[in-house]
Amino acid sequence: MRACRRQPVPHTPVWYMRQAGRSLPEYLKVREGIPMLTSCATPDLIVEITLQPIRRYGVDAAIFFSDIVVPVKAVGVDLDIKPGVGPVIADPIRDRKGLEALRPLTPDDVPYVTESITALVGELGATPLIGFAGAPFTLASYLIEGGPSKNHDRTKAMMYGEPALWHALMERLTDIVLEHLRIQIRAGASAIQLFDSWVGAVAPDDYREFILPHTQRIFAGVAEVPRIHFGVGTGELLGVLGEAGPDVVGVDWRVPLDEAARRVGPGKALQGNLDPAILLAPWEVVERRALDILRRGREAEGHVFNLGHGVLPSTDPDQIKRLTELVHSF
Ligand SMILES: Cc1c2[nH]c(c1CCC(=O)O)Cc1[nH]c(c(CCC(=O)O)c1C)Cc1[nH]c(c(CCC(=O)O)c1C)Cc1[nH]c(c(C)c1CCC(=O)O)C2
Repeated sequence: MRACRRQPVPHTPVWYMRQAGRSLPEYLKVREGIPMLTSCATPDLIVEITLQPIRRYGVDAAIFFSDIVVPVKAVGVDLDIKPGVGPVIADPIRDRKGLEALRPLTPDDVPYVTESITALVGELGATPLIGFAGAPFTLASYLIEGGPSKNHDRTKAMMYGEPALWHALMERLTDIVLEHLRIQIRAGASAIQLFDSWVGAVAPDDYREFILPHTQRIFAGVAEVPRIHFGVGTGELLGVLGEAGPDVVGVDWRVPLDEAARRVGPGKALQGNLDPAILLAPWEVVERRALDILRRGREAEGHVFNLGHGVLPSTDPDQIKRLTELVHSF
């Protein structure tokens, strides 16, 4: 929390995107036979899975176990998370009529979120819980394409070709995302991260026109907690991601943190940015790369160590444990 606020810290804090999940045997065990979206609606499982990486690694924050599509599902959109694929939408949203599927979210739609966060905050004690949501662009991509997409063609076709419809869709998603984040904060989340994983597909001027007004509204609406803004492939967008109003800009592995600090400018902390694939290399390689990131991170006004994207399922948990100890000893 102090690093997010650019205050002095005893050591660089560390957590990992997707720290809970398939790289952990204890995760695979409790998830056996239970579909992803069922686990995301079951408080006992949410609490257990969220705590697993805290017990194993001693990381400095927990991230709420859920998925970016949970609030969209909760307002009634027919979707599923297919193993090895990701979110798949039964009736993709491509016109005005489709927007009606996106009614506003209320706390009663996600009672399991409030219940599990309340329980988690008690269990975690001094360790902060990070709440999260998918950003409107990344959610829109899943909803318009109907599933994962390489180039986001239909999404961009709507953005460029039907700007009024695009902004109407973004408005509705922004309302859902903002309420979902507020529900998590009211239940006790200490910080939030907005995942705009696929926004790196967009040029900076288009980000300003088609996305920025919406992400600005989200960050302005949750100003009571530290806010992290993350996307993949965002080297050219780092400045404008900061303009959206977060306290921390997440950086993938493509831009070194000292350069990222220049691109983001003053008044922000950074989060990142070890390539998750480096954890598949021998420890000596991980150590050398992590130390380089920690040194470059000193150029930022605050640094939260993380990967540049989520933990890969084939990662050896012992590598993550050693990495956490290294970051804490730096
Ligand atoms: C794009 C995105 C999604 N979901 C999410 C994003 C943004 C982050 C990113 O860029 O990775 C966010 C997310 N999804 C999950 C979390 C949990 C918290 C964490 O530990 O980080 C978070 C923060 C659990 C999950 N979400 C998912 C899993 C795997 C499902 C399983 O274990 O059966 C987990 C642990 C499923 C999911 N959900 C999604 C994808 C692409 C997948 C992977 C599909 C697959 O490879 O099987 C959509």
